[in-house]
Amino acid sequence: MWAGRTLDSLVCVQDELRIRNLTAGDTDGFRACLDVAFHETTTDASLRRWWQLLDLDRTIVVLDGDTIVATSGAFPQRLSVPGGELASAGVTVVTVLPTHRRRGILTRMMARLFEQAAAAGEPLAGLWAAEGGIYGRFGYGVATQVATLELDGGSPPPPRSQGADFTLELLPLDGAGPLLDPLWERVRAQRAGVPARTEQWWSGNVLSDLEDEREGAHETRLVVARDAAGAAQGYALYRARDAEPATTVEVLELIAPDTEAEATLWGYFRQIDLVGRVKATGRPVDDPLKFRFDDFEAAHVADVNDALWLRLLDLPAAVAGRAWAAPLDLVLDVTDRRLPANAGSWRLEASAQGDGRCSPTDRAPDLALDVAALGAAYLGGVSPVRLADAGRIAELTPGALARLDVALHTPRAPWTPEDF
Ligand SMILES: CC(=O)SCCNC(=O)CCNC(=O)[C@H](O)C(C)(C)COP(=O)(O)OP(=O)(O)OC[C@H]1O[C@@H](n2cnc3c(N)ncnc32)[C@H](O)[C@@H]1OP(=O)(O)O
Repeated sequence: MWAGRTLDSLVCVQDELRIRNLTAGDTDGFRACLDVAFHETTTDASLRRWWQLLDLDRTIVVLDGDTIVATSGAFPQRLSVPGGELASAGVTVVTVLPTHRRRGILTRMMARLFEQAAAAGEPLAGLWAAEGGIYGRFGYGVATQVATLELDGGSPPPPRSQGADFTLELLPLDGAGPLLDPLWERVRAQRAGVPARTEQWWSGNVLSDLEDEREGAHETRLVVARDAAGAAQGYALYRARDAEPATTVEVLELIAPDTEAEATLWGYFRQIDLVGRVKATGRPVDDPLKFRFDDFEAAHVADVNDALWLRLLDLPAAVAGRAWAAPLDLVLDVTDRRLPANAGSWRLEASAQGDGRCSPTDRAPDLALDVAALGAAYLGGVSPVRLADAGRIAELTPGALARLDVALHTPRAPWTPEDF
């Protein structure tokens, strides 16, 4: 049972636990905590990479005596939302040592994280969960999913790439961030759920290609599609992996806001010699690739996985921060056990121009739901009708669900192409 509840100390009747920000001297304890909790062996290079990415002011450790027994952190992110972007706490490196599990340490760290996010003016928090059972209780809902697509190599390119006037160029990873970032930004404008990347994120993470993080594959290659004027219109990062009877190519990232450039890049992967299979992970769930082929089985969805778990920390700011697809006037009865400021009856209004706002009301509710269901639906990737069918939303006024569904809709599915 917790006896002390200040920000800088956590006191339990059996142990004395302290919580504080990560410091430069914590490398060994931090690494040990990650290695034990995730059953891994972090190499020096990998630790250095993580360390450079982490914001020390947003990373906390919990100590039992001098031993770090828990860690958690947040990257200050700009997350694309329908019609724009919002500040979001990108929650990461959450660990509690097995010796200290189920004593409420994660619960306390999450409360601290919410406080820090509020202080930073972040209306959203997002994360990739290690296990599906952890984060629903903290108000997170699965807002995006990603697909793994597979296609045979050594075959003709997709028909739609014929006639496209693009050239392909293999470039070194080093220093490529400034060339690739504008393409990433254009995709962020097309799809919600994509965090912006800093120069540090490009060079120190996406393009770092540490050998001990390739899991036995060969080095990462970068191929860029340029239009007739020489402007980059798409790129792909990929690795070859030895396999029998022929090499597998793993497409780590294929980003092409221009559809013809995208077709050209897929054509590249279909036509590389000595390749048996092309496997693209982290694709949008509505990837157009399948529809490029007359043979609908030429590309198939091998897997679909949960990606971004989203938490609305500040309901009015989240409602005002996205564009709405249709006019709306509904009352939501929201449950939020962790952040009471979000709880209660809210009038949700959206104009024909797409502006949204939400204000407390005493009008009778049309829909009742937990904040986790709102997080799942917020980016437009999970229909409120589906959530209601799963018992996550109660429709109190007939037709309210369908109206909310239309107003949340986005033309393309939201997408979170990378794990953080
Ligand atoms: C964004 C990321 O970094 S995801 C990575 C998450 N980390 C890991 O999976 C590493 C291995 N696991 C761990 O480090 C820990 O077990 C954690 C972080 C998952 C949980 O930490 P704990 O301090 O044990 O959690 P805490 O005691 O606060 O539990 C809070 C509640 O969540 C529940 N809970 C905690 N972990 C899980 C889980 N994996 N599955 C289901 N329920 C869980 C607890 O039972 C408890 O429920 P209650 O409130 O009804 O009693």
